[in-house]
Amino acid sequence: MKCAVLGPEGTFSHEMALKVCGRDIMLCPTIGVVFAEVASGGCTGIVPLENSEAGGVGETLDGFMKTDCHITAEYYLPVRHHYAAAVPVGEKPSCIYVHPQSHGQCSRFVDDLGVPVIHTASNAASAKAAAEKPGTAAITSAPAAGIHGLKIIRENVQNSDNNVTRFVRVEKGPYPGGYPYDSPDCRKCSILIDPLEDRPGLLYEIIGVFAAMGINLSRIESRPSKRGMGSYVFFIDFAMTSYSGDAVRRLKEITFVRELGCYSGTEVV
Ligand SMILES: O=C(O)C(=O)C[C@]1(C(=O)O)C=C[C@@H](O)C=C1
Repeated sequence: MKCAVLGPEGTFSHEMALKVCGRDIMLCPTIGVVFAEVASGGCTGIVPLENSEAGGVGETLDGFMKTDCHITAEYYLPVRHHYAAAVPVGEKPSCIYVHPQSHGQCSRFVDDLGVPVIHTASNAASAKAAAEKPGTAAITSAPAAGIHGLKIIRENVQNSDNNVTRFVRVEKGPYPGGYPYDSPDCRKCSILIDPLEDRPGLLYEIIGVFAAMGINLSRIESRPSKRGMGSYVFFIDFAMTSYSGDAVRRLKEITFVRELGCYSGTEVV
């Protein structure tokens, strides 16, 4: 089955897909288009969900809110960014092209450079833009620099040597449910909570369910519900234990819960 990812060639998403999907890859212009392709059927998708430095990937979180796609696997990719240009740019290029997520991951280098920043749709788009405009530079991946004939001026300009992006595989339709509690393949679960109403102590009650059942949360992230200021949904990841099914059932008595999926533990690729 085809695998949809953010393109063009040379993005980190493309690198991830080459490792886990083989060659049958559909390169999409945005992460929103990846979700639309998966939701319309006929392909799976690989999308970046969060980064160890820059946090959640908004477009991916929105993709889960706009479609009913679910998660079937997760993968971690060490991400290394490079400062590159097509022609010598001296001390300072006239501007630097950088993807917003990558900007967050390389903020120290970008700030120190102190030149105008132009945000792009992907790391590959950054390389392409710098190749087309002499005197400019890009923050990009090694494959994208190679594809567009850029020379790497400085390697590893990310803030942290431990920079890692967590990708998930998404599939069409709602999670079929019924966590396979007895399956050794199922180690981690993701849910999306939409409280719909705001009342004192609601988040405390939600977290309390996990605390009472001794279930470890590995991530909780709030995202605007888009219904207006001060209204949020919560993305929660938690460990699979023999109580995790009970926890989800209890949460559904308290608030609105959408099960996003249950999958094997982290694979580092
Ligand atoms: O632009 C790319 O290369 C992407 O694949 C996107 C993306 C992201 O949005 O998180 C993927 C991995 C890195 O964290 C930086 C950018």
